[in-house]
Amino acid sequence: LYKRRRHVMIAKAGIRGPTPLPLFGNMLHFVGNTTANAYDLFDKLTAKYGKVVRMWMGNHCVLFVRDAKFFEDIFKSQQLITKNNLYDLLSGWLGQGLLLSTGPKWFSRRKIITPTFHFKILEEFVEIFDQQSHVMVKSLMEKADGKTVVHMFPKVCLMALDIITETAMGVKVHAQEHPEFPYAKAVTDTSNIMSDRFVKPFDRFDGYFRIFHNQKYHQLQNNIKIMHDFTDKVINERREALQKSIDSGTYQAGSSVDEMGIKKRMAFLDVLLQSTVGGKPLTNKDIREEVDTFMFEGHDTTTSGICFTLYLLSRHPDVQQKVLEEIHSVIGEDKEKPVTMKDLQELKYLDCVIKESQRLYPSVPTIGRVTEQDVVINGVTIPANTNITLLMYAAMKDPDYFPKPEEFLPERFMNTEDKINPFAYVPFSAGPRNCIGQKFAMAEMKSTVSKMVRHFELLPLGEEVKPVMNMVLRSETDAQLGLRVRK
Ligand code: HEM
Repeated sequence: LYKRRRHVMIAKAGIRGPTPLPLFGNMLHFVGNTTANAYDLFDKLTAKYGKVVRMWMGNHCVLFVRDAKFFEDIFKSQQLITKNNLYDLLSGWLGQGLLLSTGPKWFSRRKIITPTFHFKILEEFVEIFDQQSHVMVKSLMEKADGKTVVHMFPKVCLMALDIITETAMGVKVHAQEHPEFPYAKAVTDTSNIMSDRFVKPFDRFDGYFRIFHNQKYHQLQNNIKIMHDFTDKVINERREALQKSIDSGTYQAGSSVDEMGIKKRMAFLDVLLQSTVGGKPLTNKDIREEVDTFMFEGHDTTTSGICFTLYLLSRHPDVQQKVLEEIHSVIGEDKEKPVTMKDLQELKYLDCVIKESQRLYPSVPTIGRVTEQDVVINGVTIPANTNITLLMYAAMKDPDYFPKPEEFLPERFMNTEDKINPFAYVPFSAGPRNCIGQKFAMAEMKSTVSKMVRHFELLPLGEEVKPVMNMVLRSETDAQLGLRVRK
């Protein structure tokens, strides 16, 4: 009866989809499909049924949406903030951190975490972006002969991991020099296992995964333990240091000092240690959930963004040349000069390049919500307990909003921001549940991409990218390009 009610309401709303079979619904549509060709499947469904398509996965009603008008109501809503069950995969690692939590818990966490991303704190991280991208550039020199095909994802991933560990926890793990370091390996391994499970619907069920991939299941549990133990250890150490500075009278709210009372750069973790909810400090578990969430959200996403941008630049030498000219005019021709936040802000064309790259290859291609009660979206009533998958990658190629949608045209973002519909261009989502790390991510991507362009000419070598619609966008063929050292 309950299913029937939802069926009738969706039909009344004028939302259509393929005819469901008893019991299975439309699940058979997904058999034989991978996330690599999911794009084609959704394109075909849209051509037939429109920008909002209804599917039944057994008893679950799922709407696949690529309509910016629909997006607007979802993103603006204070009610539609609960994530759907696809995110459950992450809960063993991230607990109920900001990404996964909902209701009052999410609201209070969001309130205390927002100041963590204050401009003043981000400004101090630019030095870390610069140092770690320098390590990557040095390690790429031996491949920069103009002939070798370089696969960028593994290199960039370790660099992004070094950056996020130092900014989130204030510790260096030297993942680029020592990728086998247990914590670094556990993070990269876990991200890979999660991506793999995301692609295979049956593997998403814990019971199934445990029986049919027992070794991987144990590897995952072991990784989670390594990551939790490491985060706990760092939290304890930094809490002790904070207590010592309070005891010795050197403590100043909003700053971090070492044993000698010397002011240090604040890591996200330090800010969280000093935060309180209702007058009470956050527990170690609360802090761990948030730090682990930054670790997950803050390295795979930027890796993807940096890799696809470098790839696009290698295939568009005219755009690359403009980026180089802008770098020379803002930072100068000395390749070793460290960049500042002010420099990064002045790299306006590079900003457009990264925005356009996120439009074509969004690091987070889809997001999911579930309705907890009947809600009106875009003038129609959607019943409670409906899963909504927002196909952001598709909406950002909608010709109604983006002329010549398949072309890489950074200029579309030049001085035209007010003309681009903010609910059609949503790589960082929008509204109350948008990406809290957006400014951090843009600064990291600009710093790294500009560093690469200053040192290397990026060449169109190797295979083309084949995007895979994982939780975070990847490419079946990696991001391949060639490098030539600039004189
Ligand atoms: C290119 C880089 C990035 C992109 C495209 C991106 C995109 C997104 C998107 C689309 C969401 C919404 C997810 C959803 O509703 O399911 C999100 C949420 C979030 N992001 Fe990012 N992100 C990026 C980098 C980062 C970084 C560097 C951090 C942290 C250092 C971060 C932290 C978060 C957190 C904590 C949330 C959850 C916010 C909440 O629910 O209140 N992200 N991000």
